Amino acid sequence: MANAIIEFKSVTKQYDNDPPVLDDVSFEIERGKFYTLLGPSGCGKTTILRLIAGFTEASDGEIYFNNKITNHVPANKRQVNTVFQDYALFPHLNVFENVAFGLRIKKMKNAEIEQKVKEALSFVNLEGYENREIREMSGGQRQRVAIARAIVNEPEVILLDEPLSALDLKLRTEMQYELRELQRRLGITFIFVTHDQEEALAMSDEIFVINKGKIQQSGTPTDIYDEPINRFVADFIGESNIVTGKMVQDQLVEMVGKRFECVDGGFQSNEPVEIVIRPEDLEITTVERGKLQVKVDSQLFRGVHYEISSYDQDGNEWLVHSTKKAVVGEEIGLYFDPEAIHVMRFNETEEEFDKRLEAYTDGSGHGK
Ligand SMILES: Nc1ncnc2c1ncn2[C@@H]1O[C@H](COP(=O)(O)OP(=O)(O)OP(=O)(O)O)[C@@H](O)[C@H]1O
Repeated sequence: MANAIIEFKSVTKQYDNDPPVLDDVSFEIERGKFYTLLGPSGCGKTTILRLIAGFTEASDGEIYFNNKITNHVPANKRQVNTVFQDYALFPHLNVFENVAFGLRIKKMKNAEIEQKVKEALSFVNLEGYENREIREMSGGQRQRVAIARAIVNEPEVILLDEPLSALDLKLRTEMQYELRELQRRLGITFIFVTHDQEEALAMSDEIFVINKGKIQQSGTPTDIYDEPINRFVADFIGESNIVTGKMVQDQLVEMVGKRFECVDGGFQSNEPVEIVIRPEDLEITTVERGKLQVKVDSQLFRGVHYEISSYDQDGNEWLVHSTKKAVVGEEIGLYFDPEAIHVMRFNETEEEFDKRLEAYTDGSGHGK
C-alpha cells in the first residue's frame, strides 16, 4: 500500500523449539494514524513492537519500513522510538538531559539541542521543568518526559508499550486524552500496546486484536465492537452474550429454539453459527412483549446502569445493562432489534470474513 509506513509479510517469531510466539502475521501500518495492539498477556504484542524497533529479529517473513526490507537493519538506524512501560528514564540526569540524551549521542550542537528539547517539553506541557530531577516528578510527569524523549528525535513512528499501566485510574484517563491529542498534533504514527479493551476503543484509529500469536481481527474500534469476527474478539472487546444457533437463511437466525430476524447474511442455509448480542442492546420488558423469556438471577448496581444476569429455558446466561431495575427471581422478557444480533461463522479467518461481508453488503454493513 502506498501510504503504508510499516508492513509485516508472513512474519513468524519462534524461540528454540517452542510453539511460535507470532505465527504467520501480516499487516500494514498507515502513516499518521494511532494503532493499538490489543490482546491478553503473552499473546505476542511486545514481540511485534520489538520486531518493529529492531530489538529482535524475525524467524521468518519480511518486515518493510517505507517499502524497504528492514529485517536486518539495526535498531539505532530505524526511524522509530520506544516509550517503555517503566519509562526507562535516567534517574541521575535531570529532565532536560533525559530528553537531550539521544541528541547528544547524535553530536548535535548545543544551541540546536536546547531549542529541540524546549519544543519537545512544551509539546508535553512541561515547560519550566528542565532542571527538575526525575525523582521529583510525579508518575504522569515522568510519563510525559518519556514521551518528550521519544518525540525529540522526530521519529516516523513511536512505539508505546503499555505506557499507562503504572498510573492510577484517574491519571490514566487523563493521559489517554493527552496521548491521543498529542498524536493528532504531531501527526506521527503511534503504535500502542495494551491489554485494556476500553483503552483501545477510546484511543485508536485502528485496533489489531491479537490472541496466541495471531491477529484475530483488525479494524476501527466501531468495526470491531459492532462486527466481532469470532467468539474470542466478541468476548475480549466488551461484555457479550454468546449462544450457538443456526442461520436458517440470510437475515433469519435460529437460537434458543426460536427464529429471529437479523441483518447478517452470506451464510449457507442452516449453517451452524455463534450469535452475539451486547448487554446494552437488550431491553427489559414484559414476558409477552419480549423476544426472549428469561428468569432474573442476580442484579448489580453499576452507577450508570444495572447489570442484570438472567437465564433462558436452555440455561444460556443473558447479561443485560439497563437503567431499569429488575426483580431477582422474576420472569421477564428481553427485547432487541434485528441490528443487535451479530452472527459469527465458526473458524472464519479475517480474510474470509471481509470477503463475505463485502459480497453480502454494500459496504454499509446491511444486506443489499
Ligand atoms: N526471549 C524469549 N525467549 C523465549 N520466549 C520468549 C522470549 N521473549 C518472549 N517470549 C515468549 O513470547 C510470548 C509472547 O510474549 P510477549 O511479550 O510478546 O507478549 P505480550 O502480549 O506483550 O504479553 P504481556 O502483555 O504480558 O507483556 C510469551 O509466551 C513469552 O513467554
